[in-house]
Amino acid sequence: MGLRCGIVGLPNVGKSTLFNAISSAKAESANYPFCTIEPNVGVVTVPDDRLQILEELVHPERVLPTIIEFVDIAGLVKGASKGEGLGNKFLANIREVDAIIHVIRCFDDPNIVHVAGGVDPVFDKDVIDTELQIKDLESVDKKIQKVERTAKAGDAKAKKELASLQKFKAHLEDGKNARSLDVTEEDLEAVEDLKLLTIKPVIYAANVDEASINSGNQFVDALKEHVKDENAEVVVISAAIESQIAEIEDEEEKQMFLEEYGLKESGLNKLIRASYSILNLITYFTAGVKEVRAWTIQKGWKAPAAAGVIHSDFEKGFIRAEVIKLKDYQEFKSEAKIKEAGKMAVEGKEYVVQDGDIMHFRFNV
Ligand SMILES: Nc1ncnc2c1ncn2[C@@H]1O[C@H](COP(=O)(O)OP(=O)(O)OP(=O)(O)O)[C@@H](O)[C@H]1O
Ligand SMILES: [Mg+2]
Repeated sequence: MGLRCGIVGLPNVGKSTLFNAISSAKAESANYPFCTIEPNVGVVTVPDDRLQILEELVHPERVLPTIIEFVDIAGLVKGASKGEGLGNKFLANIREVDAIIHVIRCFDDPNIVHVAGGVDPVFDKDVIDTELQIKDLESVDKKIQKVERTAKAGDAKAKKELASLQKFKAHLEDGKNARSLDVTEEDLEAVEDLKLLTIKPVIYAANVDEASINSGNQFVDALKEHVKDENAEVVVISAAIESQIAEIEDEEEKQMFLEEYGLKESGLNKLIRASYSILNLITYFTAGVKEVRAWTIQKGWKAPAAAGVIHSDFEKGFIRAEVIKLKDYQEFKSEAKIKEAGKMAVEGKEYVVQDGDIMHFRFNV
């Protein structure tokens, strides 16, 4: 159910350093009921100040934040699409993620070997992109071959599908990522089953040295300029700083450490926020004495779909939702008082859940 982000990038750019920092941050989430996690998957809880506000108001037995999984996908080198390195296995790993975090080396250190000779973020990015595009092109070509037969036999639906597939093919052959193609609903449907790699939303994580974390550097500038038409997020982080942050357990100490660097929040938090934003995600809450809990949904989801994140029965048997706004909870302090003040809305199947809503679902199975 949780959101999954895959960390990709050329060798030696700082993926594992970042991943290890992320993984040790998971200590905070010790009371979360996790399923079994593979060694290259790190789980972190999504920080949300609103959970604390609710905790103080409701005094629940436990508080459960939402989680994000980060997957360390090593081994992407030039030629990966041809099975070079550990190519295919890792490409398969990328297929299963919701978003890609593309780590790009933006630090200069003569002691750390760069696979292609010098630090060149634009070149690096294009190497990875090309490998992913080649793989996507293979998937699209395979499907074209299948659909062509049916289309030639005169099937109207297949003809449309073929046109959509060819649009993607031309775009990929042009050296572009599928995500930048201007598409219709039909186009998207035609490639849905292919799980294209370059259609997934991407965050570029510009990995800088400690000294450049605030000022940036020429590498970050070059990268930003290069991707400016992609509508993608560039997050400046320093894996080196992140691994130090991860070692600090005390919250106050952590805050002091960040302040020393002039930072408002950790790079991990920046990545989490960026992931929510590119995936169009929002959070709603359930608040009871047993449990206060955050749930992740997509912006625009109606109440029954949002309820389905908790349990499929909630969606199937959905009757109505009682909705409280956080600011009303803060003002009136208890559910009874909120009701008295007429601030609890009763909403039906068409209600579009808003970020921060406190929901109570009525259902019938
Ligand atoms: N922001 C940074 N500033 C300075 N050095 C860094 C930074 N990030 C990572 N490094 C250093 O770069 C080296 C390579 O990092 P790391 O092992 O994390 O790369 P990787 O991308 O996981 O490589 P591989 O693909 O080979 O697994 C390490 O020595 C690490 O300490
Ligand atoms: Mg590594």
